[in-house]
Formats: sequence, structure tokens, C-alpha cells
Amino acid sequence: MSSTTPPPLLDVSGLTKHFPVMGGFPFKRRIGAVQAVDGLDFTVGEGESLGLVGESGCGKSTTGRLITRLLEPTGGKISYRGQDITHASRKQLAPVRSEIQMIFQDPYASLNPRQTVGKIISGPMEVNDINPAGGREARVRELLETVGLNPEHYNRFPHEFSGGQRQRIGVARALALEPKLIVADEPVSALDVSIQAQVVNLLQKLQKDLGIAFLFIAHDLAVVRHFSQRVAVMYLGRIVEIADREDLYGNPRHPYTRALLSAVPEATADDTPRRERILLTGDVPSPVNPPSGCRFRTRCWKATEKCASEDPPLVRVDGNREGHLTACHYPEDTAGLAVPAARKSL
Ligand SMILES: Nc1ncnc2c1ncn2[C@@H]1O[C@H](COP(=O)(O)OP(=O)(O)OP(=O)(O)O)[C@@H](O)[C@H]1O
Repeated sequence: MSSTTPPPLLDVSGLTKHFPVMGGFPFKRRIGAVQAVDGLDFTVGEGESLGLVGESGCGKSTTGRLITRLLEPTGGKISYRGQDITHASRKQLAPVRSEIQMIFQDPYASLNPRQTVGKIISGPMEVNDINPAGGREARVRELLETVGLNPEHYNRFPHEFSGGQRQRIGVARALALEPKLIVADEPVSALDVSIQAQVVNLLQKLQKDLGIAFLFIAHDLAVVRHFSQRVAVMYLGRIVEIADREDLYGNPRHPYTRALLSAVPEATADDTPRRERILLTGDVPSPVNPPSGCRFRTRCWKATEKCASEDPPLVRVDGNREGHLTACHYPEDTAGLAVPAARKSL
């Protein structure tokens, strides 16, 4: 990076979170650790959307909570606009905190049922002592309109809204402090499928119109496909592949990414090639005692002894476009990715 290149909006390196596991009798002591997040490296550029996907329990939410500093990292570094915020105190964090906001999965649990919508959305402004020109109420009404709700509903309570509308209230609350980065943790997975696209479209519009960057967390590759410019795939606390959207969906190099993608339904005509369906066997191993070497090897059809003894680094694979990184000793040859529908195996 040249000295004139501005740092990325968010720069995460070696980020680690290990939760202690306590046990023993009669005195409890630390007997191990859940390696929820184990050495993540990624960046999010100004106005960019990075999708973070993976199965339940792979560490996505923990990553989101580390970045918003709801959790204290065990190791690694988080930089925001070049400023190290990894262990910043509440006071040091104050100016940054308003710029990094979070949207939660559950639009039912994340809104106080006893507060009006007006109170909920103006809450962050009150806490941060922000008084917009025209007053807080006018700003809240403006925000309600921005997220597609009726400004006249200022005095209504959360139970008077549908799930999709409640998630819009959560979005309006996140927008109240004019954030530069929103960590959206499974923002649509609690919603009806018919409503999911509407909320994703809203977030997409905010990214485009307001230039807000997103870390969009989802377990479903289909959800991030239309929203994220880049996608990172996590498995058991690690990123196994990260690439531009077109590269990741069109040329997946990690066997795990390929397996996840094979489960995404495709709208193809009957005579066009379909992706081979790959069913992963076995469960995700415990993050307390992850496999040696490559963490995916216990479920990988390509694993060899090397995979058990050597941890594959996240590196650019020969021939890959710049920025397409994979952590695998035997990256996929995607020439064989599409197989005719007649040969499709289950
Ligand atoms: N406070 C905690 N104490 C101990 N273990 C935790 C804690 N929070 C999360 N974990 C564990 O860390 C691992 C990663 O959890 P995390 O919630 O980040 O995964 P996830 O990918 O977001 O999954 P999901 O989609 O189900 O929320 C899991 O094994 C989880 O049980």
C-alpha cells in the first residue's frame, strides 16, 4: 500500500475469540476454550458490502460482535479508518461507535416492547447527545420514511407492526447516527421468505444511496449473492475462502464453498448443466477441540494425510484473480463443476 492510499474502512487481522470452558469439582477452573473465531483476516472498503457466510456455529455472530466491540477480542487487531480500536476504552471508542452500527437477527427481541417507535429510533441520538437541525422527532420521521414506514406511526409500539416492519424499525435505529458501517447479523433469516427480499432491497438501497458499508452475516449463500460485492466463507472459526462475488459463485475453489453452493437452488432450463449436489457427511466438529491441520478435513472428500498435519494458509491460488484467496491444499478444479443434469448425483 502506498503512503497516499487511504486505509480500508475496516481492517481485521488475526482476529481471535476463545471463550473459556469451565469445569472441575469442587472448584471450577478453566479446562479448555471454545475457539469461536480463530485468526480472521479481512477488510471492508468504504461503501462496500462483504458477505460472511457459513453454517450455524462457525463464528459469524461472534465476529460481528467483536467488530462492534460488544465482545472483547482474545487476540488480533481491528482497525477502523486506520485507527486501532481492538482494545479501545469506551471513551476512546465513542466517536467510532456511532459510525459502526449493528442490525440484529430477531426483530422481535431487539426492540423494547414498552417503547414507542419514536423513542426506540431516537434512543441512539439521546445516548450520544445528538440534536439534529429541526429536532429529533423530525429526524425520526424522516428515518421512518427512509426505511419505507409511515412517519405517522411515530407513536406506535413494536407489537403493532409485522416482522418485516419491525426489522425496518431496527434499520431506522441503526441509521439514526449516520453510520459508515453496518454489521447486519442474519437480518432477514427470522422473516418470511416473501418479506426477505424487501428488506434486502432496502439495505441495498441504503448502501447505494447513502454509501454505507455492510458486513452482511448470513448462513445462506443465496441471500448474500445479490447484496455483497465480496463474500467470505467461514468454517469452524476460520475463513476458508474469500473472493469477489462473481469469482466465488462462478469459480469456488474450496471444497466447503463448493458444497455450500451445491445446495443453492438454481433456476436453469432442463437442458442446461446443473451443479453437482454435494451432501456433506458428519457433523461440524466441536470448536473446543477442532481437527488438526485443515479444520474441514473430517468432512472433506479430498483429504489426505497432509491435510491432517498441515494447516493450509489462506492464500491466492495460481491462476486465481487477485483477491481470491483459499485455504486448501487441494483447491477445486472448477472445470468439472457443472455436470449435466442427467449425471446429477445426490
Ligand atoms: N458467550 C459464549 N460462551 C461460550 N461459547 C460461545 C459464546 N458465544 C458463542 N459461543 C460458541 O462459539 C461458537 C460460534 O458461535 P457463533 O454464534 O458466533 O456462531 P454463528 O456462526 O453465528 O452461528 P449461528 O448462526 O447459529 O448464530 C459456537 O460454538 C458457540 O456455541
